[in-house]
Amino acid sequence: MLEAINLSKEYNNFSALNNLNIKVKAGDIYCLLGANGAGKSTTINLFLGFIEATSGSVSINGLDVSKKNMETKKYLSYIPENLMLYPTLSGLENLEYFVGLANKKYTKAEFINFLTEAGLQTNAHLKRVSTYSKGMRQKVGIAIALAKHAKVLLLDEPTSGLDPRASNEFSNLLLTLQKKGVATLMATHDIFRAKQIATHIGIMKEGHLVESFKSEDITLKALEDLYLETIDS
Ligand SMILES: Nc1ncnc2c1ncn2[C@@H]1O[C@H](COP(=O)(O)OP(=O)(O)OP(=O)(O)O)[C@@H](O)[C@H]1O
Repeated sequence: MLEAINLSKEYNNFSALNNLNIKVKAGDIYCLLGANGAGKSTTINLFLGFIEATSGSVSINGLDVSKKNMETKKYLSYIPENLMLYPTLSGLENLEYFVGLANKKYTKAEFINFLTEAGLQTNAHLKRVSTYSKGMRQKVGIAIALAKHAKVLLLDEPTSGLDPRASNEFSNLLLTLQKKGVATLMATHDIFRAKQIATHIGIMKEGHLVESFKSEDITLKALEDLYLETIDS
């Protein structure tokens, strides 16, 4: 579903990402941990085709992002820390607009069902997004992923700034998408959430993926210790 092979990114001889190899399959939730500047966002941005790789390749659903950038967009949804939605439109209108860009057609009732499935309260569907909390905006992002039938979800610190309840709700929504076979790659600083929902965890440092393992193979305490050991070494 999502694959990076020998992927590197340099900025004027500075190595932001060095020879990354990673595979995220359908139903996997892969969490990338690492200190500020470790290369997590660079990785996500390369999958999104926002930036060009210096070397190596990145593919989504078997399609090389550098060659089929537009086509890969059909399969993916992206939720950053601050999801860009139109503030003067309602959640429902934003959903209709962004899903329309993906050429998917639904009735109003179906769009409303996606918002409901994403956990957005009914009384908020028709309100302007400018009145939404961050957690509510993230739910619109999940509704877009549901309606697009996204196969791949790219997340860059999506729970940063969410209160514990909203963060927990968001995690549960990711598990719902996982059950539908979505492959998720998430950059996060939240070790607890990573351990809670990830199938796989990677720890990055200075552009290198220095640790990669299955979440079930490590306890939260051991993960915390390994994380600190890794970034301090
Ligand atoms: N456009 C750019 N030009 C120069 N250097 C860049 C550019 N974008 C990123 N970098 C550098 O690449 C490195 C990796 O940055 P990246 O944003 O991927 O880190 P990150 O792990 O996502 O960090 P954070 O947790 O702070 O979001 C950093 O040293 C950063 O300063």
